[in-house]
Amino acid sequence: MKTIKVVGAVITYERGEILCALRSPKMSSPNVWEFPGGKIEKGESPEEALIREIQEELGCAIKVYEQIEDSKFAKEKFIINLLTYKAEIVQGEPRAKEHQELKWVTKQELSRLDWAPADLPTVKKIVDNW
Ligand SMILES: Nc1nc2c([nH]c(=O)n2[C@H]2C[C@H](O)[C@@H](COP(=O)(O)OP(=O)(O)OP(=O)(O)O)O2)c(=O)[nH]1
Ligand SMILES: [Mg+2]
Repeated sequence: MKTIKVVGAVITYERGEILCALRSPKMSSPNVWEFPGGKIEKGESPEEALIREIQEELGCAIKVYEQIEDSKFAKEKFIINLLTYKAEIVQGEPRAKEHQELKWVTKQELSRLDWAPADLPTVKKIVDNW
């Protein structure tokens, strides 16, 4: 089965809150929460892909820090390989250009959202270790 490499940004605000994004009904895998980001394109590093995707989807510039998780989840037709990274906004304010909703949540509230399955290892790591 084909593996799709996807990057997701765990954007924090003054260490307290984490930016979560709800996939819209028009997107694939609709109506679940995710870390904003998308597919790595040919020739891009994960960091480059993440900076590009966040600019496209949220209209702001980020700085990418360390990797948090590297998880795989098998869908019907392909495997999602999700790489998540810590990130911070360095310019602009996030606006939902493609998502249905954006929300800042505390670590405690994270596990109450209905996450895309590939994101659960990242969520667990944040809840257990931060
Ligand atoms: N961005 C993102 N995608 C995720 C996460 N978890 C997860 O299973 N996915 C899946 C949903 C999609 O099948 C795939 C990435 O899709 P995407 O729609 O964000 O890709 P993209 O931004 O490049 O958009 P497009 O070119 O496909 O329209 O990975 C996550 O936390 N963030
Ligand atoms: Mg995306």
